[in-house]
Amino acid sequence: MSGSRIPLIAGNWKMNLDHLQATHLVQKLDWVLRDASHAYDEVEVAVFPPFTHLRSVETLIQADQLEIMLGAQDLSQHASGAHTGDISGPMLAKLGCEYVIIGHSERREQHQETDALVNLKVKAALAANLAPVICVGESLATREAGEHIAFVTRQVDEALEGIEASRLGRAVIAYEPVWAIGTGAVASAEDAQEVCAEIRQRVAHTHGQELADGMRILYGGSVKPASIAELMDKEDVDGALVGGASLTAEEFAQIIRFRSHRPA
Ligand SMILES: O=C(CO)COP(=O)(O)O
Repeated sequence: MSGSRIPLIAGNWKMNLDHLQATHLVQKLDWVLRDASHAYDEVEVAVFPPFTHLRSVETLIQADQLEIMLGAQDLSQHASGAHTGDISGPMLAKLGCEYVIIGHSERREQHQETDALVNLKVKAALAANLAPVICVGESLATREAGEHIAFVTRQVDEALEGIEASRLGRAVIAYEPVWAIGTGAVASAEDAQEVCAEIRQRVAHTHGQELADGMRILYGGSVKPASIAELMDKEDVDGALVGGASLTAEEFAQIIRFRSHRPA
C-alpha cells in the first residue's frame, strides 16, 4: 500500500445469501464499522452482492446514507437487446453501482469467458461509467511451471487492449491466483507483492506511468483477518477482493480495519 492510493477492501459475495440476509449483512457491517469509528475516506469499502440483491442493498445504502460502495459481479458486453438472462452496464449504473467485477476466474472457468470477452466487458463497463474490477490470476500448474508473471501480464494486456489511459482512471485490477481462491491457501505477502508490482509495471509500459501509479491493484484469494495486515504492508498491494470472509460482518470489518491489528 502506498500513501498516494486509497486502499479498497471489496467483498465479493458470489452466489450467496438471499436478499434479506444481504440487507442484514450490510446493516450489520455498517454498525460494526461505525462502532469502531471507521474512516471511510481512509479505507474504501465496497460490496458485490448477486444481481437480485442490488436493489435492496442500494435502497439501504441510500436510505441510511451508508458510505459503502456498491458493485456487481459481472455484466454483459452489450448495452441492451436480445440477450436473455444477461444484465447490462446501464442497468447496473441506474441501480447505483459504482463498480463491476470482470473476468473473475470462476466466470472464466465456468462460463468459458476469454480474454477477448473480458476486454469487451471492460469497454462496456467504461461506456456505462462503471469502474471495472478486472480479475487476473494463474492456475497452480502455471505457477509451478514458473510462468505466472508472463501469464498474468498477458491477461492484463488483453483486458486493457485498445483502451486509452484517459478512460481507465477508476479501473482496478485484482490479482487472484486461482490456487488461492476458496482454498485457505493465501498467497504469501511476498508472492502477492511480486505479481502486483509486475502488473503495475506492465500497465506503466502499455498505458503510462501516471495511470499505473494511481491504479489500485488488489490481492484476492483466501484473505482473512489474520493475513490482511501483512499483505497491506506491501507497496503494490492496495487492497483486497475478499470472498468467504466478506460474508460475516465481524470478519469483513476486521479485514477493513487492517490498520488496527497489525502483528507486533
Ligand atoms: O474469489 C475471491 C474473491 O473474488 C476470493 O475468494 P475467497 O476469499 O473465498 O478465497
